[in-house]
Amino acid sequence: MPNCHNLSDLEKFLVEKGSDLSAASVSHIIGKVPRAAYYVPEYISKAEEEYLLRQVYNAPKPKWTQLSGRKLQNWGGIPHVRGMVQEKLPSWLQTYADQISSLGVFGDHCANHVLVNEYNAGEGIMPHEDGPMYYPTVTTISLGSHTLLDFYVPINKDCPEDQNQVSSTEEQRHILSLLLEPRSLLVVREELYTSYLHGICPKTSDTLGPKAANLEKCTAHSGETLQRGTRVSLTIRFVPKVLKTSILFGRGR
Ligand SMILES: O=C(O)CCC(=O)C(=O)O
Ligand SMILES: [Fe+2]
Repeated sequence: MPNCHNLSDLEKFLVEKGSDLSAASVSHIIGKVPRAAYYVPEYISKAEEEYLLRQVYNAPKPKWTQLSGRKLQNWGGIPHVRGMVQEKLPSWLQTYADQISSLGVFGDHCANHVLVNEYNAGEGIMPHEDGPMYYPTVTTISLGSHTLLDFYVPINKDCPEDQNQVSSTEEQRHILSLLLEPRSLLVVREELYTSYLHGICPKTSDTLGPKAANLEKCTAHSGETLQRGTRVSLTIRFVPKVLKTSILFGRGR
């Protein structure tokens, strides 16, 4: 059973000030994690993790799209500015979409979209924003291996280094990282979702330094080096703009 059932439970998992984040010389956030990341370790059991991995790898081969640095499965429909033609989620994903939505992280809405990403050790995802087609909350279940999710100030935001049009390095814009251990749930919303970029460096191991902000909630310790294995992430979201055309095309029956 998950150890988190509603928004007030979730508040206990808020990532605040990493114990030594202030040492990271990130002047403009003064050692404080912007709202809001919630990190729930062991959100699912080992049996659920194995079940979900089996379902992911049982999906038909054409369901996978190979990108540079990761493979993905898209479930629920393709988000589009004019609206998503919604497709029913398979029951193994619907269960978790319902369970996470019941926390209240999408307001009264229920998640209707899941991206499954698979990263081998050494793979990653470039810093990016998830963009306006999604409700501004992303929830992520990690399976199989840990990773380190990095957050960055976008270029030309109010970062002192970017005033005077002097471009700062990625390292200077890197404000914090979150260690995502297998079976954990991460919820990112508010300013951390809307005003920062996130990405995963294409590395085979991670040394946990002062910018890792959630180590108090993890089993790994600061200074440790963790070897990456193959990680599968389920990013569970709500796409508000949905087209009703599925009825016209005879879907959803
Ligand atoms: O795998 C992850 O945890 C991050 C994936 C991601 O950023 C995305 O799918 O937009
Ligand atoms: Fe993303």
